[in-house]
Amino acid sequence: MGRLIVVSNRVAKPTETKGSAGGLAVAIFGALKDTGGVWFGWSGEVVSEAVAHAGPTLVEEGTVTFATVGLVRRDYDQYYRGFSNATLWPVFHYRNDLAAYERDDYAGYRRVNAWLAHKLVKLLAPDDIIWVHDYHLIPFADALRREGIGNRIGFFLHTPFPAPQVLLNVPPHEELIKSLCCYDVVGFQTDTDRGAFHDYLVRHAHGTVSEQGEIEAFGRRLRTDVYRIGVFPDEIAREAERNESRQHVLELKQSLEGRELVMSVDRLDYSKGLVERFKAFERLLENAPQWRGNVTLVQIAPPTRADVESYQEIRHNLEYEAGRINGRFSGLDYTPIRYLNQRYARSQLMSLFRESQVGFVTPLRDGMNLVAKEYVAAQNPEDPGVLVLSEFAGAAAELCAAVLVNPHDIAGMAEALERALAMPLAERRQRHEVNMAALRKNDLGTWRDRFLADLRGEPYG
Ligand SMILES: O=P(O)(O)OC[C@H]1O[C@H](O[C@H]2O[C@H](CO)[C@@H](O)[C@H](O)[C@H]2O)[C@H](O)[C@@H](O)[C@@H]1O
Ligand SMILES: O=c1ccn([C@@H]2O[C@H](COP(=O)(O)OP(=O)(O)O)[C@@H](O)[C@H]2O)c(=O)[nH]1
Repeated sequence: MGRLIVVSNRVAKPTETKGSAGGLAVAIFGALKDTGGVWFGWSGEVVSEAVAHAGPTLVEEGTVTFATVGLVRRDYDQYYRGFSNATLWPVFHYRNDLAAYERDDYAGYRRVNAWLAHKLVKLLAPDDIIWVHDYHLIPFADALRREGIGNRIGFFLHTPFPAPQVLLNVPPHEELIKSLCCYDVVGFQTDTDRGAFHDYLVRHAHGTVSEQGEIEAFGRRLRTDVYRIGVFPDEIAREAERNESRQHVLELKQSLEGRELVMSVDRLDYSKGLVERFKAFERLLENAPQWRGNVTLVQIAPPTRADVESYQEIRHNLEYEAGRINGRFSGLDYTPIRYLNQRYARSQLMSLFRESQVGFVTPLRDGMNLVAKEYVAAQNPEDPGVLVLSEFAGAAAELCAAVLVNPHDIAGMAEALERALAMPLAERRQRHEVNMAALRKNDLGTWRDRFLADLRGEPYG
């Protein structure tokens, strides 16, 4: 069997593939180890021309090579900050109002894809299979094909794929989707995303799609399927239990003085619905006075993509809302919203989830939302908390025993919180059991192995 080559904009550090590190890195590293392979992408650093051109930097970990390159300032601005995160990210999350398009940024996006592909070519062998991740790298297979690479290449989109009418707002949509058709397998998080891609091909590209997802478009044949990304639920459960009495949990518990805890964790991104969520929590305190002084929302929100303008705005709005709501409902010994602008280790988060009565996960749009899955997995099955989840998170297709909400309906979310906080133990247990079964049925290993079997053209299982 040929080696596996994983390509993503962010590459896990070798240290992140061990123990309690992020599940995605652990799962991908596991697959890389099985066949030997390479994990290739951006180092996360902006560097000088000389350093960028000298790359990639190679770090060996057994049979796996981590190969990373730095980006020069102009490439970072046009490829990452510009076309990826100021055009594609908002449009793919149905926020055309926040999308900006610059022709030069798109040229930079294609140029960096071509440059990265050229760097990878030197590391490839003829029987390698190549698995590319996410919207930063849509033209990557096209660029490899132009370098004469005929290997099997697959693509997995972690974000939503927008309905064609929304996608048409990206001026070079046709060229972009034509490039996407250079892959052999294209994977999506949900049926809706896959359906939107098929719709685009049929309505706007004279493509044909068979019932099995075999596609002919732009003179290429490829296949699509839905591969819902998961977690390893039993590992998370063990980790959350193991850390139950660690210092950070005890400190939080003590500071709550018996109050109920609602937990939310998101990158500080406008797609996560944070402002609407704060307003829903305010509405709960407004409508249900018995909860004033008796429930605390802890929102962990590490900053992300802080040099993109729309991210500066969301941060500003959120700070305003937190201050306003806290000013309205705080007491001398009570602050309703604890808003923490910093990153916590994943292992710490899992034990905080276990300590809370409600997980409040309400993105306006989200490819999957792993936090929702982690929240369920981290619960004590004897006394589980309740997940309140947006119907627009990919995770809602599987976690059907969560309390589902529309994140635009502030009153509806406040009612859902009230219901979750008052939910009897028997109902909480039953919902938890159903959600846990869904997580076990489709864990992170299943996501990975199904995709790789399809890419290799082998039967799964
Ligand atoms: O690399 P950054 O710009 O700092 O952003 C972090 C990642 O955000 C996005 O995550 C997505 O993938 C998750 C796993 O499949 C999914 O649950 C979530 O819904 C997505 O938003 C982005 O797609 C990644 O490429 C970024 O690395
Ligand atoms: O302070 C933080 C915030 C988030 N996460 C992790 O980052 C991932 C976020 O993934 P998700 O799919 O929820 O959203 P994304 O940020 O990828 O859009 C989850 O594994 C979280 O546990 C973390 O380790 N520390």
